[in-house]
Amino acid sequence: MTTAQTLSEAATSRFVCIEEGDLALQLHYNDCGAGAETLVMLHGSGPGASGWANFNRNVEPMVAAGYRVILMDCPGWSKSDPIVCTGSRSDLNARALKGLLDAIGIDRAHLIGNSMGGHSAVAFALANPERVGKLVLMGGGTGGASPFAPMPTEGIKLLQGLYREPTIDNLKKMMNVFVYDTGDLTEELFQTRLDNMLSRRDHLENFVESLAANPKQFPDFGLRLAEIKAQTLIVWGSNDRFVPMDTGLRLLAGLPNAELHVFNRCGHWAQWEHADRFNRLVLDFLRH
Ligand SMILES: O=C(O)CCC(=O)/C=C/C=C(\O)C(=O)O
Repeated sequence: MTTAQTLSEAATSRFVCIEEGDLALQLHYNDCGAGAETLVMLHGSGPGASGWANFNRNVEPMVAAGYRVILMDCPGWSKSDPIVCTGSRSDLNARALKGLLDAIGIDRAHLIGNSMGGHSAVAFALANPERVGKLVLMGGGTGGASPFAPMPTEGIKLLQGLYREPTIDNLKKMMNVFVYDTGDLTEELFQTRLDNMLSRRDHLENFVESLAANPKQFPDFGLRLAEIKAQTLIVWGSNDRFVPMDTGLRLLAGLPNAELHVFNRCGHWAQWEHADRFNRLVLDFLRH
């Protein structure tokens, strides 16, 4: 068992083979802490992303508060198996999550999703409503066009460019649009992210192939949002240049039991840019 004192990526790293219908693959995840309630964190779709890379500022406070925290690396990211996705990636990730929860014996969990992770959490909640406690959707929750921002957004264009040409220059261009305050981006962070990306060129190539086969990897769940009864906290950065804030407003309009928190001076990574406030906000939401 890992406690808040012994948390590290290496100490919490686990692998599991899942079979979910015709989906059979090995997934990597981090299993942190112990507690009666489980919190699953789902990462975004950037090159080199992983559960640990996205949520390293959030795991420890949640574990310290008594939650078991599972970070799932989606198929096609980090140490999980490679995959080409020609359909809905949100639904693919949701199926992978169901396989993971079945394999490790978790009936019900709260879900925190970042960007693609938010889209995937909504797909999971639609398919498995009885297995969801509360939802936290951050910079994501549904695909679909923005009525206000030019699509694809500048952030998504840079993300796709980075997949096609994974260089340090392109990584810096993307990360500089990713966050509001670029002063927080260190050379160490860039290098770690570059190493993650380049260690799995198969993932990068598969993402490009997936996009060519199906440019709309994240479907619009707008018409089905009312089916989700779970209490939902939507979190957005007002300076998000990847998934614009009006997506958060669409989620608020569609999800009957939702509330929205907007951080000013915040880009696409609220859980990292405003980690302390974000952690307190989420813990308060989960407890009440
Ligand atoms: O295209 C979308 O709607 C989702 C984009 C997305 O998931 C981007 C996420 C990026 C990260 O969180 C990351 O690279 O860490």
